[in-house]
Amino acid sequence: MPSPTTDAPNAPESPVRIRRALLSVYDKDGVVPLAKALHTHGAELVSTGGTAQALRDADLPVTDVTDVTGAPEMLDGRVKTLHPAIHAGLLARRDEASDLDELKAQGIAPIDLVVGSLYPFQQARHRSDLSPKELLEYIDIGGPTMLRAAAKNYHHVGVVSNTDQYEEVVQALNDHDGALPLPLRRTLAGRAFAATASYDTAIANYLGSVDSDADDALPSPYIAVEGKAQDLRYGENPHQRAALYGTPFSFVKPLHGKALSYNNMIDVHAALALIDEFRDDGPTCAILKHTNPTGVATADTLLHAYERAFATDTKSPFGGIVIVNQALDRATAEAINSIYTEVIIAPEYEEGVLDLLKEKKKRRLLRQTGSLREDPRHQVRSVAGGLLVQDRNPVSAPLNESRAAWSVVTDAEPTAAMWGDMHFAWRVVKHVKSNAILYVRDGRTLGIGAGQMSRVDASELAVRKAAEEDLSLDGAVVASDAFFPFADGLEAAAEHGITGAIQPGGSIRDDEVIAAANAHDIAMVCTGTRHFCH
Ligand SMILES: NC(=O)c1ncn([C@@H]2O[C@H](COP(=O)(O)O)[C@@H](O)[C@H]2O)c1NC=O
Repeated sequence: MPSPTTDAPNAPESPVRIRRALLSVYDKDGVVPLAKALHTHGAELVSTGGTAQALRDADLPVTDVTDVTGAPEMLDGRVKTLHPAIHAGLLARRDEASDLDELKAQGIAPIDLVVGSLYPFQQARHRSDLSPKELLEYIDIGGPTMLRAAAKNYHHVGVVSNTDQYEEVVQALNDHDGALPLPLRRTLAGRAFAATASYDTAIANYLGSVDSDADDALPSPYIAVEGKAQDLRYGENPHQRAALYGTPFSFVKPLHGKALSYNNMIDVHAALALIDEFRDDGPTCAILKHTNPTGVATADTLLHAYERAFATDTKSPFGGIVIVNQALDRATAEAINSIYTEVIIAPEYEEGVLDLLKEKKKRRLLRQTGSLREDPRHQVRSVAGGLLVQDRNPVSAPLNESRAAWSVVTDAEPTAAMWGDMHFAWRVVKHVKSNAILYVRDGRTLGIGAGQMSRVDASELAVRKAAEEDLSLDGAVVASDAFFPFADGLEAAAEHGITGAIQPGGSIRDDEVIAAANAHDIAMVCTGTRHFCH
């Protein structure tokens, strides 16, 4: 390996004329027009079996790769382009006399452009009709090798790694009299390496997942190459650049309004995660602002659920996000429409509802098309110098299963209604930024204390917000995302008439907290699971 230099010496800055192009594509869509453009500009076309056939069918003259290599395609296509006649032709530096001499001595002609599309391993991976052995045959070896060779030698060679680049390349050939300019070659080279990196990641993740067990489920190293879904206008603030990667639109389909912003995407994710908890419940509505719920309720109708969720906090929902767990009907839509709601998400919209909601031009209307329950990806966040990767906090179990895992730690037992409220509160509090305290009665939130640095402050905030809305906490249950470190938090809640509490437990002062609950005849359940949300 030569010592590193910042750039190749005597790199040709001028466009590279394409005299000879190697086309070897799995996806034959659009390859004929590209090949025609190359042919028109005088390039010789070299191709592997299926691609050569497609070009011949379009009456284009083609040289078979086997005529270039002097060897047959072998091992059921495992070896086709893997040959010095191809790779020396791609990798020779046209400004190094010794490279050109070697080519001449071996009778090898340079190749100026590679057009490739790889065997579709990513799609094949999800096919249940393929055995692991059959799936191996979808791992393309020759294709990535070709793309990487051409990309490395971008000073002299062009590389096209996806059908969506054809138009741009044809345009450049037309504009430069059959040549490709250096900036485009460099861009295409970067895309080719991105394509092979993403391809290899899919293979590595597949092979890594075959034998992974619960103790070793996170791969080392963690590789997640996601394609760009779209550029965003800006990030968290207008001076920050941002883009969206991955497949977010397999979970929500935009139906109306401006493109989702960076902050919208974060809020949408929080809303999807919350409503997932209520997928199997009756009509449920959650209103969120800056990822925190301002109110959540389940009721006999969606309208009542919305009204009860809104009543928790009638100040904050303006410009917020509303998500529902069933088809959005007209009455509920009219109620939502009576204030400015920026984002609305529903699995379906009843007839006429979309027209009504579309009257507000800037509003974003989304259809929920997938559940986060089905997303196998880990949760990833960036930190200084790296990434934090964790399992998602799973969706809560139904009440009967949850009850079996939870313990009643007080003399008082929860009533059936309290069990329902505790289960409801526990599913909401895990989606409230820590420290989180939540009051619930009859399947609706009454007061939410979110994102406080002290649990006592969170508690006081929840109480204050309920009081501001004239909502009594009498007979409510309180939920805390982490244990009560002291009895004071619970005692303060008891003063407002709560009859139940749900929390993880596990404080060294649990005895004091339980004693306080017993003193106030509060039924307390410890879940053994903490739900910090940072
Ligand atoms: N083995 C090789 O030398 C080789 N060279 C190119 N390929 C792939 O063969 C495909 C094209 O084959 P065909 O033109 O026969 O349809 C492309 O997806 C290309 O990436 C190869 N196949 C697999 O590795």
